[in-house]
Amino acid sequence: MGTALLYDEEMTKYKLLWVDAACKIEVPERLIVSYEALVRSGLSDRCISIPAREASDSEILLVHSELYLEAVKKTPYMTLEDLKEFTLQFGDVYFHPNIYHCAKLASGSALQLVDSVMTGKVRNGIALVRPPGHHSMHSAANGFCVFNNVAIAARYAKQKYGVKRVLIVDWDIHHGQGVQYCFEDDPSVLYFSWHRYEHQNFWPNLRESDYDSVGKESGAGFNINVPWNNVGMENSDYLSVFCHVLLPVAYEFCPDLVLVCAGFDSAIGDPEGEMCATPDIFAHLTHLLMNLAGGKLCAVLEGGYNLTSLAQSVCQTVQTLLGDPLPQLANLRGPCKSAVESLQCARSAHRRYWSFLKHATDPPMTDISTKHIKSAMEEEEKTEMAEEERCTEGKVWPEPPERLCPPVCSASVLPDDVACPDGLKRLSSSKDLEPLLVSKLKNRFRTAAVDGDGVTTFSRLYTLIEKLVANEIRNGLVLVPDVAAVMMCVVQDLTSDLVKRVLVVCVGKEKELDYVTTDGKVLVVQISSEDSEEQRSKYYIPVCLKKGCSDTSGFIQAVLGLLLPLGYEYNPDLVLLVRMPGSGVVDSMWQQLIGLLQGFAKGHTLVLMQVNEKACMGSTASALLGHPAPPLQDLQTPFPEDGDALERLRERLQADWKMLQTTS
Ligand SMILES: CC(O)(O)NCCCCNCCCN
Ligand SMILES: [Zn+2]
Repeated sequence: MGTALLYDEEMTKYKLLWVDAACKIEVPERLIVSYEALVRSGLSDRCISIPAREASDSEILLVHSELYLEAVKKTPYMTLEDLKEFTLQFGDVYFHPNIYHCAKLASGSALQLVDSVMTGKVRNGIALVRPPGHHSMHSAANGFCVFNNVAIAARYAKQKYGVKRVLIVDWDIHHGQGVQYCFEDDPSVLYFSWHRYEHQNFWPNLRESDYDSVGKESGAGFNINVPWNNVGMENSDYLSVFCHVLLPVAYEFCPDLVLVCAGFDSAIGDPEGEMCATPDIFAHLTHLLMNLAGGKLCAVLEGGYNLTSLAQSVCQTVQTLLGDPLPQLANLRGPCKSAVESLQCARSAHRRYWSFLKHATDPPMTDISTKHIKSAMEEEEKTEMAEEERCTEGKVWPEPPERLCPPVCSASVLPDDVACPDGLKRLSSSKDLEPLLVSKLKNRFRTAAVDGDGVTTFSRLYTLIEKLVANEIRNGLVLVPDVAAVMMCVVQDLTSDLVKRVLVVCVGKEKELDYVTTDGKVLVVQISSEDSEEQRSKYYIPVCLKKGCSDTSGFIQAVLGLLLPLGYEYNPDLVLLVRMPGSGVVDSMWQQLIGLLQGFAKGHTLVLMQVNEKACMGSTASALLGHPAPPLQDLQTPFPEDGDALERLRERLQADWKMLQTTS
């Protein structure tokens, strides 16, 4: 299934008609440059174009009052003076004779997107709209917003499609207070927002935007705010919050639909956000949400005021929605102190509501009252920072790298008597290995893995790895008689001169991996049921689950809170996913893991499985081909021992691996 793109140039036909410093950044060109960038890059042609439509009164009334709707209805007929007068009652927003029409198109576009996804016409999609929506409230326009497009879409999805749980992720740099007010007492809609806050010194300066607003009454726990109290946040900060706050809760919530308040003012160069995350971060943020809700994801444009970073960020988002390989994110060096504080506060505020956050530790007690009164030093520091940051217009960043689709998505190396799963391309051609390499393999392993037939397997395997590295193939599936033995060969002999860094993810354990690098060429993360007394180097990380890999709750927690952050920091060129025989890993978990690992190494994942497990080749192939993984249904509360062990592991490793930091 494809990706929907909604855009109608009618929504460019309103603008600010008077002088207002607060509103001058919200210009029609925002939509024009975004759409043109999609056209120029050929991405729009790869999307399924869905027409915009006007939201009806009843749809708008799902969120807004009749009083407000009737008032807005009058604006097309107002004189300039009346429009100015009418605008005065609201904050940081402006009206125009055509904005009512455009606001109905913006909300209607979001509803068209929901229809396309919920009816299975498309897998996911994006609506490029203006005016934005997430600040508008029951009876008020605010922050350039007139109708709350995403809030209306959430209510519409529940009403029309009986959607039980909706996740709204708001990565715009402003707090979508309109969305928070709409759903704060509603446990069926989980609202997550990060936003520039600076201890309530940034617009909209609301006390209720802080991390302690967790929702009300039955909605307690279903509102997550992560305030950024400094500017200059980077890719590491954003990914840390996804891995340690949003994703554990999102997986536990298990939504039927994901809506994204896709504001791109959180990107570098934006005058509002003054952050430093690069446009390619949105490729990863989108990817990390795409295995939820069976891939049903609707992104709706909110903010974004630097026309260059906005266009690039939109393209990065759409390319991921289309399933293209992800760009590698370089030098992620962990969250800054302020970000760690924010994510720790958010985690501890929600510890009581989410079993996946149960082991979150409390932030060091600072007297909350003094939080708002900054020390002179901090003020001084901020001014310096602000000084340096103020030149956001002067900010430069590299154009995101090309994300080329290899000609072959998934290849397989299988014993001749095993049928190739649908969609995979069997690799049979292979050049003979260097005699030196063959003898190395032979004298290293006398097991069946390397008899006459084995050498064929190895030469095919070597060829496959060469093609992965050359980006001729995206990923691969290999079936061998002896997984453990072949893994050693791959790690020691077949990759050494082909790749710089290999991330080995071992699911299950058969025996001690007697191969541990110290030079960092290989990072092994082994998830199994047994603890290993093994001396642990920085590059061999055993994760012990009380009930082993069959315990999906423990498994997904280890993946989200440990494997993902490690993988981002390590930034491998190849991922070797090894399924040890008898691991007991659940199929949906296995597919989720393959899906999430696609975020690394431009999607170059090599799955190594034992021939006697060929029954799960079908689901493995499906995940490798980019089909969304099935949701992890009714996750049990993780075992306390596992939660504790994971927390201890993070604490012990965070000195070496900064992305594991969750406590200041
Ligand atoms: C959709 C949105 O979240 O991007 N709206 C942002 C509104 C910002 C209002 N304040 C502007 C002050 C100008 N420096
Ligand atoms: Zn914004």
